[in-house]
Amino acid sequence: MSELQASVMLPVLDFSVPVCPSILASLVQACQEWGFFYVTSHGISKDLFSKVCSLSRHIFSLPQDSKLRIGPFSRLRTYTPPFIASPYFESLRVSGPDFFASSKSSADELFCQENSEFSEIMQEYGNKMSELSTRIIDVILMSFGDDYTDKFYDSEFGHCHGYLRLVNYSPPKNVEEKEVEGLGMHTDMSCITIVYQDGIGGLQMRSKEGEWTDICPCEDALIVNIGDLMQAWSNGKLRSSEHRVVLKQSMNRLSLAFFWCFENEKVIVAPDEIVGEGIPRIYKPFVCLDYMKFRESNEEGKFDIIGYTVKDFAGLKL
Ligand SMILES: O=C(O)CCC(=O)C(=O)O
Ligand SMILES: [Fe+2]
Repeated sequence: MSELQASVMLPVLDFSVPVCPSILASLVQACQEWGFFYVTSHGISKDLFSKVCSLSRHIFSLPQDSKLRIGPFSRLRTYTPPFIASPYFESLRVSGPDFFASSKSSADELFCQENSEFSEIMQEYGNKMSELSTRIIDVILMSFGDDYTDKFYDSEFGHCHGYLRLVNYSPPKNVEEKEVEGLGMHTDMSCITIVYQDGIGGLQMRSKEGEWTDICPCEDALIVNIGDLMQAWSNGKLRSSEHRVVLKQSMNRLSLAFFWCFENEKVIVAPDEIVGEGIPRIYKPFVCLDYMKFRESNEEGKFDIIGYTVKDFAGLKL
């Protein structure tokens, strides 16, 4: 595993080289210490990122009235306007597995004319991200043991699904403060999240010891966060990354976050082999959807802002 230039040296899963034991060992270490790593040679072209970004910028530049047609009080509820997650954050959700249908239903409300380009590009991006997620889960399972992919992939991760969140941050212009919080500290309610950020930067990760570090934008590298569902499924062996977005410049910032999740009805329980002999279980079994509802119904947990996490929901008092 090589290392990318960042404020601290962080590991990289490079798909152009065969996965070997030393790569797996540093991956585990990164997931325990930080809950995230970079992935390179992922097979997604720069051209596709730039098309997704330019279509997203176009959508976010539409008048607020148009965007609110798919806002929190609409039938679709795919658009989250500013002042919900933060004053500077707005997002659009595209759900899989049919990314085309999901983006088309939002586009039909947003645009007066037929606009199939957006749906076609979202379909391509969503499918590529789903495929990449399965490859990453495969490597994560390998890091637990040689035959763990065969043992657990189909039965545990075979029904995962993904959704995409396009995010636009518009920091205030000409203010005294040097930086503002674009998105508060939170953990993701996913197994893994794959994040693309544009060149502005601002994503920060918190180490186990509570230290914040800047995750600088790095061309060709995507960021993979471990989410709460994977933390519970691994009995805490993998740490759900605590992260936030800090806006340091008065320039708009765009990010694309792809969440890979268990099916709603799945009962999440760490397999015995993952827990290990003599190690206590730290979570009770829970239904995936019940956790999502718990987070959504708590003011502090709303919109992924940390407050209540999987530990509060299913943690066992040892
Ligand atoms: O904007 C980013 O870089 C990260 C977004 C994020 O963490 C999220 O949407 O959960
Ligand atoms: Fe996040």
